[in-house]
Amino acid sequence: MAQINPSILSADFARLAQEAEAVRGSDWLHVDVMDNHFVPNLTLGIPVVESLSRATDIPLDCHLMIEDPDRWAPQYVEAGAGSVTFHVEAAAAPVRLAREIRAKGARASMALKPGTPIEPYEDLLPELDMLLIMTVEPGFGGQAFLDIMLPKIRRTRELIAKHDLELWLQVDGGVSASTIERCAEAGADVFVAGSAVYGAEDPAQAVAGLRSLAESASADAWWACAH
Ligand SMILES: O=C(CO)[C@@H](O)[C@H](O)COP(=O)(O)O
Ligand SMILES: [Fe+2]
Repeated sequence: MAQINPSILSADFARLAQEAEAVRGSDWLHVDVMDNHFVPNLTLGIPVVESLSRATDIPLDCHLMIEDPDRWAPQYVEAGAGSVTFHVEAAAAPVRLAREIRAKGARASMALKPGTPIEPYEDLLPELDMLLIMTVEPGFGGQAFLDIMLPKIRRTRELIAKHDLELWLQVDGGVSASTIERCAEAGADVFVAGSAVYGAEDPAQAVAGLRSLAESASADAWWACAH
């Protein structure tokens, strides 16, 4: 079952509660936290996540593009996030951090920038509930999808199958009606979409359209059949 997570980075930050309501029926709401150090952009932090988690029933999928996630990520669980993603490039102790996020009651997820390979992290996968493969350089919405990431998605799906893991594989960046099928065929099952959802006239309909494209593309894929 394909999951579509609208990214509020492309929403109106002054109307976040209504923007969450506009994508009712989504699996998760993707919240991009940027600190202007790990990435050259600044968005929102713990107080906004706390308020948003009270304002919507949709669980929050917090993508932390910040330095020192070892210190901050657990606080996002306390703020109400149902899933917390840290970047492996920024984490000092990724296994310890994943365990701490899980122990606090959220799903633990790790992200890889486009230039970061998956292979060195094969042994770490059982510690995670989700792996995020960035399909743009993190920092901004509305960028073009990097199709050179497709082999990495495929390779990661093979590793998930090899170890027989219940690990969600998320893609983030440039996901739209023209790219989502390739991601699904390659092995992704969780799709973040910012501009493709909030740039649409009817965001809820855009979510439904993306979900149906992803589901039909993955229906015959080897990895979905084997699962
Ligand atoms: O993490 C990020 C950007 O760094 C994303 O979550 C973007 O918000 C995705 O936006 P689109 O590429 O879908 O417009
Ligand atoms: Fe993101």
